[in-house]
Amino acid sequence: NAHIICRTRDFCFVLNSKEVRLKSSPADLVTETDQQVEKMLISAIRRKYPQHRFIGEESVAAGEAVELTDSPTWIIDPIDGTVNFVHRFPFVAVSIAFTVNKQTEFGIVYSCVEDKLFHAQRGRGAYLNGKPLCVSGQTDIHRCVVVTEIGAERDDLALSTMTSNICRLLRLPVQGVRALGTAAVDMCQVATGGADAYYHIGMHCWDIAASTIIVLEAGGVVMDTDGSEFDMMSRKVIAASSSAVANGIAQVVQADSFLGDFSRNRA
Ligand SMILES: O=P([O-])([O-])O[C@@H]1[C@H](O)[C@H](O)[C@@H](O)[C@H](O)[C@H]1O
Ligand SMILES: [Mg+2]
Ligand SMILES: [Mg+2]
Repeated sequence: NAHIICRTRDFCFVLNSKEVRLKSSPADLVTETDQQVEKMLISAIRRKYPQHRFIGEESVAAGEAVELTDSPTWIIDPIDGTVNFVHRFPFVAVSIAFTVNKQTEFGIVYSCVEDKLFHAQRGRGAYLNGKPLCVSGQTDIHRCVVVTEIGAERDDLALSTMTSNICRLLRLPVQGVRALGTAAVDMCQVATGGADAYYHIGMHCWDIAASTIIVLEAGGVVMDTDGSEFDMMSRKVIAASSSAVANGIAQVVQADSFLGDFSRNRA
């Protein structure tokens, strides 16, 4: 049983995971806690804002459509890093973003074990536990620490795409490649300046919606892995401390073969 106690100044709760089930692959896990946290968040928000829409990871896994419209929409990942949660690897987050007209208005990432609350509101900066965040400003790709994710896919094409992208970056060379096991917290490292860039192919909108605005408000840039404009639903992202670094990663990382059958965001 996974079991994590989360404490903040205001509340303390125990995350218990009694049952672990597989979703799309042997490394894509869900627990009762993922489902309960999502239900709790959606019902609390719905009570206050009955007209609002939701895109929640576990609701989508249960069959709901992934549809981002112009209506006010909450994008929720109840536990980002479920594999970490199950194994007690101490990086686990709750990620919540709010969009209107498909534009993100604010994002919150709570890294539970670290008790770090990241948040950003459009035009109002990004904060970690109330203190302003700023990206590193690094412009030289060779001096970068780059964060990425191994992902949950275990088929040959996905694995060779993922490993060859990491090899190409290491050959540049970059100074380090890291993976914490939660896309939301990974991406927040760019906002803190602790990492200079993050890229991911195959994640979903709920993994990165909140951390995208946190990086942008911390002065970072966000783009597609092919260098084009970022689209939250495309399942590809580069977040970086500068355009120079983001473009440097876009030149190296390849997604096409892998994303052939990915289409758009779906569970
Ligand atoms: O399933 P989940 O734990 O919410 O989210 C996963 C985490 O962000 C992981 O770091 C990433 O590699 C996977 O692609 C995501 O699916
Ligand atoms: Mg996730
Ligand atoms: Mg999740």
